Amino acid sequence: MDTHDVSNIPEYFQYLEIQKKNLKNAQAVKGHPARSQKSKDELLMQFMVRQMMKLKSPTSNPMNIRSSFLPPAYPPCVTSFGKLKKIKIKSLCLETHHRDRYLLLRTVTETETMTAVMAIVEDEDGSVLMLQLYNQVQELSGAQSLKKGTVLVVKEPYVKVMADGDYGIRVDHISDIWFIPEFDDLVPLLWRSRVVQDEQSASFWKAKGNEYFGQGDHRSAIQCYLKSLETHPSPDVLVMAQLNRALSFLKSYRFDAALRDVEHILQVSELSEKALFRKTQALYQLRRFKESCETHAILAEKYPENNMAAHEYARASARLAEQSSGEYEFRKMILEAKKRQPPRLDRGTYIGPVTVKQTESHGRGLFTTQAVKAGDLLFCEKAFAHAFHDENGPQDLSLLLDVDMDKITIGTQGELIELIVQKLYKNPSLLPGFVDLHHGTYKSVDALEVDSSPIIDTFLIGRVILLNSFGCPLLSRESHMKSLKGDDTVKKANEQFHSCGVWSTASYINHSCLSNARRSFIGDMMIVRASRDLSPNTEITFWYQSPMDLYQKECTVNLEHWAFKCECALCQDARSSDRSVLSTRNRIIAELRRLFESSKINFRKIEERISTLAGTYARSPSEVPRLQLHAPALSLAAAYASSHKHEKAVEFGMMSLESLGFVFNRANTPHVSDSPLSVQKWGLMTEGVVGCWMILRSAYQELAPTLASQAEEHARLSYKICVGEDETFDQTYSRLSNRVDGFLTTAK
Ligand SMILES: C[S@@+](CC[C@H](N)C(=O)[O-])C[C@H]1O[C@@H](n2cnc3c(N)ncnc32)[C@H](O)[C@@H]1O
Repeated sequence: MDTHDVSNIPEYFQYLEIQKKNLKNAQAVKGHPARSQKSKDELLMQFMVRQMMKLKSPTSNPMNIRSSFLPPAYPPCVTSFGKLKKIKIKSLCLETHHRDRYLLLRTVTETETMTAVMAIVEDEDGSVLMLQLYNQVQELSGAQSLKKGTVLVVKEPYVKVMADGDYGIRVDHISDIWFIPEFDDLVPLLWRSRVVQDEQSASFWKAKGNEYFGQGDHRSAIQCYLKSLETHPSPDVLVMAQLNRALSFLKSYRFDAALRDVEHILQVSELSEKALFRKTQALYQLRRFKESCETHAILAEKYPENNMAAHEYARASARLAEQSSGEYEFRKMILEAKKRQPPRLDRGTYIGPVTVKQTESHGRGLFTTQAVKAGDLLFCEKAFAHAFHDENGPQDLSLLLDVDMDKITIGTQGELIELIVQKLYKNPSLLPGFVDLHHGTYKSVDALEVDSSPIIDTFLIGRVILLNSFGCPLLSRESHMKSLKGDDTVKKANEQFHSCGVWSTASYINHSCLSNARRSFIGDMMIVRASRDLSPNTEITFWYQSPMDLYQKECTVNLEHWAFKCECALCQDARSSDRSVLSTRNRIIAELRRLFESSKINFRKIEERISTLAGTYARSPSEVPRLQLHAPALSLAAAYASSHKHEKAVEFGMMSLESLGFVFNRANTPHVSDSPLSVQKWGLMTEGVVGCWMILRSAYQELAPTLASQAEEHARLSYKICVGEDETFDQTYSRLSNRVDGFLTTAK
């Protein structure tokens, strides 16, 4: 939703065609031996030359577009390691998944990172091949990058013909790879360095773990602490090794494992200060704020002098308060989102009066549990994962090519896959909730775990992202302000964001062009508010794709990507309308555009054309909104307001809102001051609605002043629905603005 999809643009489509052709050509050599035509020395030399070239000319082009490619899906290994048989490089075949086999390898070069982490590896025979590890770029960087001589196991290896014609082992599923410490029994003697002795004590391994920890190499530290725990440690060493391992787990975002370690310690030493503190941290990171606070309470009682814990207790309590009250300091969040890169906000998720239920015809959906008013907060959700692209920064953009789905997106989708793959692998407690999200017809493996480790199907995650991710701006308020500046390219950019994320609760919301809710963003928080009054048990819907612009092109929204057709009244009406009616409307719209652009506005003619346009609609706008009428009526209201023709401004302002489906208490229109300006039914919420209410406000100021403040309240409410909050309304709109719609062009 709102991602930058370029699947139908020939310039990009050709990349997908090339990939498909390469895949087809590769099938011709399927089953052939995967022996490289190059000697070991040649492969090593070629790898080193490439690394040197990269060092010399790092990519500095600010608009450089890198491409990554999601190959045809294949399942991850679900077989227990004990049942896999070792295979050597010489027996590998091209374009083949070697099921029930594993490779034992060692890196013979440092790594090179492009869209994958790459290194030349050898097996025990000394045969070599290129290894490409996908979804590990961040993980295998810095202190954790793979050193030359790292031993690893690749389960059910897949050998492919790479873009340059060479052969390589491609690992897409991170659960198919194990990094083996050099002291592990699997490592052949030949590959062990002399300094490593198997006979060392638990204290030795604990100290070694501490050494790695100090270097920031948490993976190696964890391996050493495990070895310490397996080497009959004394009770003291056991507790220390486990506490230290818990800290290493925390540092490497493995919160499930950290929690397991500290729980173990707390079983024997119920009030261990460090164990309690680390437990609060693991629970916090797993967003289990209530349990984190409960543990903090024990810690605070026993160790009141622990200032750091007291500070963290306050933080966890703040999250818990947000989670239960839905009260947020939105202005502060906006400032934080602008300052942080990436804009990940430390806030709790509030799930308001909504619940997931089965719908009659379109899977699960999100429903209200009680009556809500337009503008009410339905939920405010922290992203499960969020990949950020700074639209003003030099960061490269990525093209993600998905051959199974014929999809090409520009943005951060590839990065989002990696983030989620890593998050789930490290925290398998989150796996069931994530894989429950809609994934269309994709069939994954049944198992979630093998050998006590999670199984992560990268392609399942890719599909969930394809069907559930949202493109998002840094701030919806900024998008709103840009759209008011009226530039068409900005408008387009507003619907195609390069940052994206997954928000689990929002993923259960189905599409309707006649949406009754709107989403907005502050950094990685999504805010969803009702855009009209809703009775209990109403299905909440929002736009996957906005129908506003599409109707000008005479077509219904394109939801092919999600494999359904919208059956809302708008789409049904568009499908059943005579094409001649649609082209008449387009002709009138073009005429109106010309009339508005002329140096002297011909009000009479514009009114006449608007009336003809209104006459092309058969059904009432409350049943089928008249999307094409909204903009011209609003422009005319603005023009009348500029000419101080207040009654006319009210008439056409009202028409503009009514064309979106708003229903008013007609008794008080255009301007009876002593009855309230009541909205009987809210219509579709577009950015222009805020300004329309402000035009009405200024006209009523002259005609019926008591209605002016009511119109302004409606403007404020509409703004809140569009951008998520109204704390910034007064710095964005003002009755003192020099624009009739009240928008402050200088707003920051
Ligand atoms: C993000 S999911 C929404 C939740 C989904 N219904 C579920 O059961 O998890 C998107 C999928 O929901 C279904 N869907 C959403 N809106 C729909 C609509 N208006 N009509 C039919 N199916 C719809 C489609 O299958 C679509 O691919």
